[in-house]
Amino acid sequence: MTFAQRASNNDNRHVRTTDVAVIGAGTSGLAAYRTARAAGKRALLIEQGAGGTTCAREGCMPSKLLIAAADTAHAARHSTPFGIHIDGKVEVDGQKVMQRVRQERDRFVERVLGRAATIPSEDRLNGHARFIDDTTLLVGDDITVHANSIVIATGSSPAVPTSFHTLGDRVVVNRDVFEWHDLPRSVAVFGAGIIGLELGQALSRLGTHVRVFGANGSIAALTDPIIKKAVTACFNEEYYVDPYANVTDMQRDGDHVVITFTDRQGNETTEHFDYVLAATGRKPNLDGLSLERTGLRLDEQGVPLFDPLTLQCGQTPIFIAGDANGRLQQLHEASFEGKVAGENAAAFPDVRPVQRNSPISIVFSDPQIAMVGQRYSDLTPGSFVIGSMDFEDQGRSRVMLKNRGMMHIYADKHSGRFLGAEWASPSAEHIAHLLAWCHQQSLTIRQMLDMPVYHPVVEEGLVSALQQAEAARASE
Ligand SMILES: Cc1cc2nc3c(=O)[nH]c(=O)nc-3n(C[C@H](O)[C@H](O)[C@H](O)COP(=O)(O)OP(=O)(O)OC[C@H]3O[C@@H](n4cnc5c(N)ncnc54)[C@H](O)[C@@H]3O)c2cc1C
Ligand SMILES: NC(=O)c1ccc[n+]([C@@H]2O[C@H](COP(=O)([O-])OP(=O)(O)OC[C@H]3O[C@@H](n4cnc5c(N)ncnc54)[C@H](O)[C@@H]3O)[C@@H](O)[C@H]2O)c1
Repeated sequence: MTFAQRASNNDNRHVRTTDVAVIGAGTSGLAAYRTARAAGKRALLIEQGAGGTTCAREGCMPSKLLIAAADTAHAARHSTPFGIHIDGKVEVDGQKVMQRVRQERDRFVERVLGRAATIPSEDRLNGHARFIDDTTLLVGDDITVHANSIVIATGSSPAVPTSFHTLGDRVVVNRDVFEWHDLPRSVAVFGAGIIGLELGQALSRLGTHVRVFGANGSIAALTDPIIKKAVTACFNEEYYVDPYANVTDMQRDGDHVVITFTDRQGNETTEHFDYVLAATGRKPNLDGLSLERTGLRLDEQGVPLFDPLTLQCGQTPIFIAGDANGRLQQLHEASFEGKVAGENAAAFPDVRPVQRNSPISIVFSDPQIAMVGQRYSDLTPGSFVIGSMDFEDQGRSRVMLKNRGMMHIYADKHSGRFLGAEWASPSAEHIAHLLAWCHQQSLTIRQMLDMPVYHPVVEEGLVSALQQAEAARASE
């Protein structure tokens, strides 16, 4: 049952009064609603679509399903060095691949909707919400909601460059990919960011011809120039990724897009692609909220100014959480911020700051890419040392033939405190958690080295990087 089917719009109560109104029943909005209710307040959850969350419908989960199929094909094609010969050709059945992606995706969505179905129907409204003033919303055409406080949890949408609009239905975004019934022959991916690399590599491993065109040298949101270079080289051993792409022309030609670009070797090249995948960033869903009717102060992108420790927008009774505030577009942050916004909206005007968790970011490519704590670009030059590790010769990584990647660990030169890390390596999703937990505990490199590490594991590569950082500090 979708959100709309369980909503209470059919009542003839055209004016509703509540303590907390939450706009958006995604991860963040659901957390905000539940926290406000747990605080003993009345709450209304307003959703304009079918619900089910971006994560489950068109984000985290379907992308990981596609990647899982792609990695299976890749492993089957690369078994020979282990002495394992697959009798016959490895065939990718595109229809079956996409069928599983859609089926499992639908299962995840159903589970989310099932949990949301436990919310009483009188606490739900279906329709597009917009502000009348700081404490009043109009939902759809005729329902007015008066609330003591309001949480904006409206998520984000792909930011597709306007120049792509002339390409019509040949331009796709993440949600379109997960609706495909077969794999295309070729896709030009624009954006060497997180979505571009995850989906680009997955499609390439599934047999689609892929070129990734990035901009301004940006790759996977990394900021350390040495790690960026290593990652670019690593991906280009497998498929084409140009973080400095020079695309000179892009035209629609029947069911194709013809792209002219200067390739990484400097040759002018023209190629036909079935689709252009716009993976060029995401912007908060704030258009259509009539924010101009509120007392909110907006930044130059039109996003309300807010306090990341309370999620409150200025001194207003309005809070903004999850992708909608454009700060950290990650599931765990959306959930955490929803909870904080719900708590503070329920307690308004007694708003309290929280301690934020250490930053952590993981790209589910192969090798995986991760960032923890402070980024290289945030650090003051001369104030820190770097411990580095090349995974080429890392024992366990070689055993698995996954010995690709490079890590940089940053430590404060004077205190030895672990500041952050950027890297690509096997098992980065697990190492990232170890590092984020150490960062949150404000541990020093010495304290981290005093903890147990088993043998043989990829984490021994992390130990080498930590030892190097400690040696670099000693020699300063
Ligand atoms: C392809 C892809 C892969 C991703 N992979 C990962 C990953 O692996 N790990 C990770 O941590 N993050 C990942 N993310 C990011 C993650 O999905 C988001 O950060 C998270 O889902 C945001 O949750 P949210 O609650 O802020 O927004 P949403 O879940 O988008 O919820 C917003 C809701 O608000 C509703 N809404 C909007 N405007 C209105 C309005 N005016 N009135 C009523 N309702 C409205 C929308 O319909 C929607 O249901 C991925 C994202 C994408 C696109
Ligand atoms: N594993 C994960 O946690 C995960 C996975 C997918 C998405 N997400 C979230 O979704 C958000 C959006 O992902 P995304 O990859 O779209 O954004 P992103 O900001 O990571 O990358 C966008 C990239 O597009 C490039 N770009 C912009 N305009 C361009 C153009 N015209 N031509 C070529 N390149 C262009 C930018 O330089 C940037 O590198 C991310 O911020 C991330 O937090 C997370």
